[in-house]
Formats: sequence, C-alpha cells, structure tokens
Amino acid sequence: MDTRRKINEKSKQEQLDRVHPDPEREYLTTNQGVRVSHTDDALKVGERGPTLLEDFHFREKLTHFDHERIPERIVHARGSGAHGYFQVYEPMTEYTRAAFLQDPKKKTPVFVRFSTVVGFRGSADTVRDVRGFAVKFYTEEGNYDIVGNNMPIFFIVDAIKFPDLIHAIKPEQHHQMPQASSAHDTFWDFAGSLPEITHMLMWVLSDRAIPRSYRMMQGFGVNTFRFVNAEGKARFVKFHWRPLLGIHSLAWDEAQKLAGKDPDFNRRDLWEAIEMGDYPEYEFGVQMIEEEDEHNFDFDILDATKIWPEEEVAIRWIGKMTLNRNPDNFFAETEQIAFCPANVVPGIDLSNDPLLQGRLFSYLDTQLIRLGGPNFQEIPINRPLSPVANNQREGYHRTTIDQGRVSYFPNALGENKPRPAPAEEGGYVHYQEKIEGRKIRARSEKFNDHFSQAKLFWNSMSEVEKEHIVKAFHFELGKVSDTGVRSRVVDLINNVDGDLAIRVAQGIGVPPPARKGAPSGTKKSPNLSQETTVMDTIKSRRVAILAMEGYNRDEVVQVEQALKDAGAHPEIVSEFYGRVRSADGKEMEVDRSYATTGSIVYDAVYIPGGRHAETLKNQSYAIHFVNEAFKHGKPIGAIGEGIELLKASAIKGVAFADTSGGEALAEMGVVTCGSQGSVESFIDQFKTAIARHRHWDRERMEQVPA
Ligand code: HEM
Repeated sequence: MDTRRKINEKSKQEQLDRVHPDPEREYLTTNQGVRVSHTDDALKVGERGPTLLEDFHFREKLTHFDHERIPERIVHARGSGAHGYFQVYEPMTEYTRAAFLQDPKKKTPVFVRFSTVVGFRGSADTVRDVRGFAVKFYTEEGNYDIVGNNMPIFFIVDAIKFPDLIHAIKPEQHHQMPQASSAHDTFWDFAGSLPEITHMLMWVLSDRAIPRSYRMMQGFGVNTFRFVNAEGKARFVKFHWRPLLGIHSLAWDEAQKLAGKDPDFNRRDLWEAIEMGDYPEYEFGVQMIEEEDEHNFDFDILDATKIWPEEEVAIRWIGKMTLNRNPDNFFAETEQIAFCPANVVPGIDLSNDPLLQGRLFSYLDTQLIRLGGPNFQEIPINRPLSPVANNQREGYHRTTIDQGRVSYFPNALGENKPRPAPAEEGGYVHYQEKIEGRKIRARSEKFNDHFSQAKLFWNSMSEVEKEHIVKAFHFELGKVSDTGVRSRVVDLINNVDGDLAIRVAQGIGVPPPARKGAPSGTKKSPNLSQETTVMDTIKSRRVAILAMEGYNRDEVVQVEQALKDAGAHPEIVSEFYGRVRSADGKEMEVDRSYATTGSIVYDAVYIPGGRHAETLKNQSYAIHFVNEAFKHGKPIGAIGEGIELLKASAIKGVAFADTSGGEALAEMGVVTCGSQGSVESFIDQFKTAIARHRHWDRERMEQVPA
C-alpha cells in the first residue's frame, strides 16, 4: 500500500498559509499578545524624561529590532526567490524510482533561489559572476534539492580548495575591496597558479556571467549524480535547466551602468515578470551515462571542471518547471531557505565526485550557524510536505512538541515507532557501489587535462563572443595592479589558444608569452554559443516608446498594441510624468519620465513619427538614449519623422528609410519606415529584430559614443 501523502501544486502554499498571521488583525500587540495603546513615545518621567526601564513595549520593540539580522550566506548571499511547480513529461520509471518523476499529471511544488556568488547581500545584481540556480522540490518522499549554477562546470575539482577560492575572490581582507567582483589581485593571483581553473575562467569571462534575466539563463546541477531505478540499476547523470525564453546576456557596459541605475535589476525583473503573469519556464534535462561506460571518455566523469559534451552524451528533456508566485516575505522564504546537495530522495543518489563530497558536508554545516542551530528544517520554507518522524530532539528554536515518553529506537514502550522503512515502503537505500582502495591524497590522472575543454569552449564561440571574452580579460586583469600576476594569467591562457593570449596581453600592458601557444584547434560544441539559442519570441521584452508633444497617435497605438499582442511590454517614456499630447490633440499617460529611466532598462526602443521629433532631436537625453541602445546592440525602430532622431544621433554605418518615403528597411536591428510605408510591415520587421535580442554585429563597426 502506498502510504505516502498525496501532493499537488498547492500543497506547499497551503502548508505556508498555516503560519500566516491572522489577516483580520486590527490592533498592535506586544509579543505576549497584549494590546498596545501608544507606540510613538516611550514611557517617561515627565515630558522630557528620562525613559523608564519598565516600559516593556519599548524594550521589546527595540530588542527585537536589535536582533533582526542573521549572518548572510558565506557565498551566494545575494539572491531572489520564487515559488512554482514541476511536471515530468513522461514516466522515468526505467531510470529512477523517484516518485516525482513518474506521473506527468503530478505537479510537485518547488521553490527556486537565484543568486550571485561573490557579492554581499546588498550588492548589485548585474556584476560579472556565476549565478546560483537552486531548486527545492517538495516531493511526497521528502525534499529534493538541485543546488546548481548557471554554468555547467566549476573552478576547482576538490572541495578542499573551496575556502582558498572564496578567500581569493571575495573582497581583499585588508581593506574589503572590491565588492562583488573578481577583478582584483588576489583572485587572479590564485587563478594564475591553478591550471584546473582555466575552463571555468572561459565561462566566467564570457557573456554567461552577465545574464539579462534569471528567466533567460540556463541552470546546471554541475556535479555528477546517479539515477537508480526500482531494480537497483544505477546510471550516472548530470542535470540541466534551459529557459524557454532563450539564453540572453547584457552588454558589459550596460551591466556596469545598471549596477548604479538599478542594482536590483535581475531581482526586479523576476518579481515583475511573475506579477505580470509572464511565468518563467525552464525545461529539465538529464544526461545519462551507463555505469559500465564510466571510463570510456577522454575526461573523468567525476571531474566538475568538465562538461559532458552534448555531442557525446545527448541531453534528454524530461520535464518542465514553471515559476508562478512571488514569495510573501523575502526574509521568511528567500533568506531562510536552506538548500543542500545531500537532500536527495529515493531514486537519486550521489557520486564520488570530490567536489560534491565536500559540498555534502558544507551546506548543512554552515546552515547550523546561519539559521541558528539544528532545528532550521522546521522553518516553514524548509519544512518538507512528507511527514517528519525521528528521535532528534530539542536544541535552539525547537517548535515541534514531541509527545509521549519515547525518543529512541528500538523501543517497546512506543510500539517501535517510528521505525526504519523498507525500500518498498519508500526507505532510502544507498546505491551499493563497490569501492576498494588505499587512503591517499591524490586525484585521478584524467583530472589533469585542464585545457582540452577550455579550447572547446573558446572554439565554439562566435567572433563577437570571443571579442567579449578578450575585453572581459582586459577589464579583469586591467584592475590587477601586480604585472607578474597579469603575466601569469596570460601564460595560463596561452595553453588555450596562442592568439587569445596575445590579444589579452596587448590590452593589459604585458609582453605576449615567450612562446606562442598552439591554436585551439577546430573542435566545436555548437550549443556552447548563446547565439544558437535565440528563440522566435518577444514575450516579456521591454520596449521604450519615446514620445513628446506632437507624436503621431496612430503610430503609437498600432505598434504598442502589436507588441502587447506578442507578449512584450511597451512603455511610454517622456520628459515628465503626467500626460503627453499627440499631434491630433489626444493625450496618453506617461509610464516613465526621463529622470527615472534610461535605455539600459529596456530591450528595444521605438520612436514614432510626428512633429515631436523636432523636440526629441534637440534633447541630449533622447540622443543619448538611442546612442546607448545602439551601442548595446538593442533593436531600434523609427517611423517617419522619428527617423530624424536617429539621423541626429551618433549611429553610423546603418541605412535609414527615407523619412517621407514608403519603404521599411531593417539593417543590423535598426528598423525604419517612411511615413508613407506600411506600419504592419514595420511591425513585422521590428518584432523579428526584437526576437534576436541583441545585434552584436554592430560591434564590428566603429564604436558609437554613448
Ligand atoms: C558544483 C559546484 C557548486 C555549485 C553549483 C554551488 C551552488 C551553490 C548555490 C546555488 C548556493 C546558494 C544556495 C541558496 O540559494 O541558498 C550555494 C551556497 C553555498 N555553497 Fe555552493 N556551490 C558549489 C560548490 C561549493 C563547494 C565546493 C562548497 C564547499 C565545499 C560550497 C559551499 C557552499 C556554502 C557554504 C553555501 C551557503 C549555503 C547557505 O548558507 O545556506 N559550494 N552553492
């Protein structure tokens, strides 16, 4: 008999609802439930004090406030979370007995936390960094966590080096600078001395490290795990998430500006998308390797600095996750959630990956202090939906009231309950891997090929993506003051590609390597390039419509409606908030004023025709807006007189349609249409340009000042 509790999409929410305060509450009370009559003045002797110690309300209010902060996570301190659910496409019975992977009709509740790694809790979202992608599945067999990142590999192969890595990359210990950045001496000093880091450096210096949105980045379990089926047959697996909106990145200049203009850019994007019903969706994929093929690859499948190239091990897409609800309270949910790679359920098992082995210890260990003792699993967001029953007792913040006399096993006084469950009743049985060996501090020889996959990554990039990597090296190493450190990194990447090393050296004022490294070869893995992942959708893209008094109303309404119909979010941007009048005297509401926004928070910009163009082209703000959007590769659309603003800007090398002509023209994402042209045809071409997301080909031209 299946004694497990039935779970549906709403189960976690219903559990959380039980700890919500009474919505009808009207009066302020103390923590003892005593109603408070006055909360603006402390109890004093006379009007001018002193304040009395006996004022229990005042003391309680202050004391609680004084203790509001808990330690931030040692890594991944800055994060954003969301609730949702997961559904498998078809039963995975052949590969795993995990209950949540059997029934396509079942919706398993999940909570996801996205994060940056290096920055403190209050740091900016758009820094160059790895992004955390941690998913907690509240299954009927207990909580299962995939604690992943948006990059499929890691910096080091063995967890024993993790403290060194994090000490090197965090702000330097003497002056606590720089914040949320690897661009400083200690990180590159460490990196330059650690060949195993090379592959990860290529990823971290690529566009992957500055995602446009948490909704537009991949996720990876990184470490090697196992699927185990009901017969006990195991296979090695790696986990993947792919966003249905495609994978997109910011431009580096844009990312840096956003860190000032909207440091919450990714958090806001996730929150607003869910509020607007643009629910982020990710497909869940697995790569599987048969146990007997463990040693049949050029790389060691337990080495977390290596991918399993898709060409060698295909990804099977087996389900989908949808995020559809924002948390009610950031601290209670996003901050207090505790993920751990050791949280597995029957049917999912671990591997001997030496990075994973250390992780299995580290998360629980740190949470014991971060969340104040051994009972943090009782915090509502961490509580499983399946019943918890064991003989663990007491400790700080215990909220369960255990009943009866018995807190041990075996026992007769309590009818031997709770007792271990056999496998057929859902008891977790570790995979019986046969292990024999000597105790040594060492690693397998195959782990020492540090460059083949770094070469594969470099080779798989488009020319523009390569250029972005070179520029990222220029930035990162340019911030390093020690020229010896710079040179060592150049020597390291000389092992990846000789030309790459020369290009990097050129930008950072150090000599090229004494002996030019070999070219990286020709082997490619096409899906490593983000350019292959563009989807034909403009859903949830943000489009600025610049409008001043005298715009052509029809050209706003028609384009705005078409964008909305396709799922995009156009916004009217004008000099001031309030209403702005069209050429035919009608008014519309302004969504954003010049003072509160900028091109960097949009994915595209559109300038309708009308006599307002005369004003726009004399506004430095409007000129800067289009220059900057152009520089960041963003689609730009203009109709009729709107084209005049583009002509007044610094955009070069792109042909525009004749302002009063009848043609629509699209070049490198700049779509223009004369006032006699077809607005429908303009819309089609503009939508195609927006779907492409960024038109990096412009970067091959002379840089546009912005
Ligand atoms: C495969 C490589 C790794 C990945 C994908 C990874 C991923 C993550 C993610 C996503 C988080 C944030 C969880 C959250 O949102 O609360 C996190 C936190 C953390 N990671 Fe890792 N990590 C990796 C390697 C390591 C290693 C090697 C260690 C230590 C040996 C480690 C220790 C920690 C710790 C201590 C936290 C903070 C947990 C907390 O305070 O709740 N990680 N990691």
